[in-house]
Amino acid sequence: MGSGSSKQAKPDNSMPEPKEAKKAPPRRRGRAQFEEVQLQDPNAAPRSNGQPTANGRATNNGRGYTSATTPAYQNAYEQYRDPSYDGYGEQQGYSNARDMWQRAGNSVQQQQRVVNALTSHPGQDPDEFVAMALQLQEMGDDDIVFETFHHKSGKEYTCIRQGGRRFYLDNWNTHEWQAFPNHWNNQGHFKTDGDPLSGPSGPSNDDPSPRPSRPLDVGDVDVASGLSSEDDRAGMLKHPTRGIILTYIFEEKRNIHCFFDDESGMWVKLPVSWEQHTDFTKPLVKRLRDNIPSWKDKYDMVAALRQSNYDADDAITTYLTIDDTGVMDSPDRLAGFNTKIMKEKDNKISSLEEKMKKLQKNYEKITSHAKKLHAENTKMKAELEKLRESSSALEVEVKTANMKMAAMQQERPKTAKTVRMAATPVSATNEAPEADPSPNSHKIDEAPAEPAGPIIDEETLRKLDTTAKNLDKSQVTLKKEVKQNFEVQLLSCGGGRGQGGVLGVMMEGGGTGDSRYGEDAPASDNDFLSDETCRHSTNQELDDLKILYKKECLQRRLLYNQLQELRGNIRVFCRVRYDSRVGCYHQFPTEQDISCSNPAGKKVSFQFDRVFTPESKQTEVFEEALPIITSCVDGYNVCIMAYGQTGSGKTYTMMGTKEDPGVNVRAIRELLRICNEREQINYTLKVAMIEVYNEHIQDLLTEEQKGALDVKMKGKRLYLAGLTEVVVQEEEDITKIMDMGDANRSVAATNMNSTSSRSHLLLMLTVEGIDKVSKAVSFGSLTLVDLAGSERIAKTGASGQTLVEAAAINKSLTSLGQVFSGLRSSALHVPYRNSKLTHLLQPSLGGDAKACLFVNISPAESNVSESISTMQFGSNAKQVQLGQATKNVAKAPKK
Ligand SMILES: Nc1ncnc2c1ncn2[C@@H]1O[C@H](COP(=O)(O)OP(=O)(O)OP(=O)(O)O)[C@@H](O)[C@H]1O
Repeated sequence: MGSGSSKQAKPDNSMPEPKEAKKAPPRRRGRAQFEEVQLQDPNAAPRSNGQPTANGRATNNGRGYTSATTPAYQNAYEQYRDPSYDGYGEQQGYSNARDMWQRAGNSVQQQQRVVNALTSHPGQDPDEFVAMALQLQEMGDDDIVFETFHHKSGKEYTCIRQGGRRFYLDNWNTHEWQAFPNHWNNQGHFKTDGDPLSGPSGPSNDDPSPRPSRPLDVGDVDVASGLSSEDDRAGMLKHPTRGIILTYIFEEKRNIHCFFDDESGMWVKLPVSWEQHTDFTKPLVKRLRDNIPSWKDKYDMVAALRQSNYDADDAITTYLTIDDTGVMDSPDRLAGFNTKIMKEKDNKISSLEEKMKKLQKNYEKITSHAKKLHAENTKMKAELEKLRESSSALEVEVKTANMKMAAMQQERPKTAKTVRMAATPVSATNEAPEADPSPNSHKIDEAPAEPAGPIIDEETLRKLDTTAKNLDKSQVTLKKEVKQNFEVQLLSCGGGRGQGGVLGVMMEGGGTGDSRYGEDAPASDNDFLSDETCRHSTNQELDDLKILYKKECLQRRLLYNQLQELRGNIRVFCRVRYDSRVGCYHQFPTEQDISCSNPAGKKVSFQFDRVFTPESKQTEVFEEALPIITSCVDGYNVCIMAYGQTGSGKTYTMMGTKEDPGVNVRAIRELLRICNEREQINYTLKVAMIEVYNEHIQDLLTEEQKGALDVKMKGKRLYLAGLTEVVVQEEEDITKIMDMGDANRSVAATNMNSTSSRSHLLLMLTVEGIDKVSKAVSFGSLTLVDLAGSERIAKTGASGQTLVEAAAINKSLTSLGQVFSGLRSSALHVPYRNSKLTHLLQPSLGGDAKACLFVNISPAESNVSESISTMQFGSNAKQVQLGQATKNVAKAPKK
């Protein structure tokens, strides 16, 4: 604790006016000037003894000093920093209590005691409290002493002591004054309220009316200096309006600088604005200023000293400590004490700002890069989406292709070629024809519309055709060259066997195939090579030519077989009958297409291997069928059928007229010619003719009444027991056979065609060949079928016997359609035996046979429904995939 200065200090006229002076309440009397005084004359004024006088003025504790001021000074000089100021109770509504107490004749000091007591017990009703105190006061002569009893339990009781009696206010229970129990005296201690001289303890920080720990007396004060000689905390202050004021620093937990207020007769906490001028505080403030030049606020300094118990070092330390927190921050101070720190901070800030700039740049770069990436990402996503779509489309295509392939594989017959080419449906390209309710309709209605077999696309077929034709041409050219060469050779040799002799041998001798194509090499070419005159000069050239020729033939034959296989071993041709009476209702866009309008007016189109118009000649028709026909010579089972409604030209196509024969006669002729051509093989050509009428098989080449023939099995081959077979050796035989068959054929009249055949006519040819050298046996068959009319029963108006015939025809044709369906779907069971017709045709319609179907239609519009039905039948048959045809060739029996 700093010692109070005893030296005289000059008045500080430069001291600024207190801040709150401007805000002073109305009672303020103007601007006050402090003057620090040194009391010169201790007797100049009587000192109050601290006891209230009758007029309410307090003395200065009997030391001759008194305040000349009124309580109004407080309003003028109270500082906002002085927490102890409470307005002496007036502000808490205790003025009424003070007045009551004053009217009772109590002194100002006593009045203040009442107010203090009320302040200590804010829950009390002031009027009631004062009334109770007055009652007690009347009970005795002694002054009332207000006390607070602090019970060890922590409770506080307001007490009143008068004389030897003590009462306490039972705040906790009855809320009335009660006699103080004696045994409580040892359970707590008393604190006298409002009496600075009687309390066991001094003022506390919380007590708005601080009290000295012990009463001062005159002897305690150095009158000359105004301070106590024994206690340097005692001092004086000359107030501009109140004069000399006695001060004292009370020491409790913390020292409190108080002054003695004559008005109240109490020690009151000294306002900060006063305190800074006291001798005790002044040097401390100076010390703070010297140590901390930037600390210029004296009020802060005094406050800091108070908080530091008037220890300047503590105040400085406190200041510097607070400085770190910035509570007392100011630019000057910072400049003085914290320059280094500030510089460091500035440096830090600069460094951070630099970092911030760098980060900002990086951020901008990253943002820019991110934008680019985002744009690229968007682009990539779009591309990815496109790729996904493409991929999906491809997947769908692949699936579709796989499904098609699987379907094709399933429908492929067991014996079908492994290598297939791109399939193009050669079928009806439009919707199915109108429904046919007639039971005599022979459509293959169970069959699906899709193509089933290895159908070659038309482009490939055309190319192959072109190649074959070119080969034909080159062959013809070659033949000519050979012929010319030989002629030249013969001439140069001086003659020979004559023109054509060599060629005749070469071109006609021993070929096993179609003579048009010269399939085989000449069998007896040594004939001309034996000519001694020519041999020497031509031998080598002839050998070369022979090799070349054979090579050409072989190549052509291979190509032809390939073409045939690719085309399918069942070929379907459509032929429109010629009728001079009506025009042709159908259109022919190409050689393979035919179209017309159905009765509903809708256009329907069909596609076949070839379409023959009404103007087509018999030779053209035969030319198309010839390759299949001739293959029977090579050991194949071949079947040619004509299907169509009555009067559509079936018989004309198959049989024709004597002047212009059809396929049957031409086929026999051709086979006969081929058989005769091939001298290397001994062929036997046999012909049989039967009629299937009402499911009965009739032999037409005999006049015997054999009855119906039975179909029987002989090994794997069918045969008809008792069937008449006629060997054909020359063309005249053919005519005889046909005439006989015609004569025996049953013909029933119908409304539409009086000569219409009501039965199926089958011309069955067998070709058996034995190789002269190898003795190998080959067996081929050609079945030529003129089917009965397929027209509807209702339309023809059949009845009675004719109706029975029609039913039988319907049954057999329906069975034929079912056989085609079975073959098309590669069914495990093909219902050949559903009818006599199909049973007989089984060898020719099996998986390893070759077939050709003519669908004959009428040119007339009136027959268009029937024509469409017929074309649909043919279209379905076109989708049948017969297996790869196989030769019926057996090795020669061992001798
Ligand atoms: N392309 C044609 N050119 C000239 N005349 C033809 C042609 N096609 C058929 N004809 C004639 O039409 C008539 C009927 O023909 P065809 O007998 O061949 O019919 P169909 O279908 O066999 O009848 P059905 O089923 O009753 O036997 C015959 O007189 C025949 O000469």
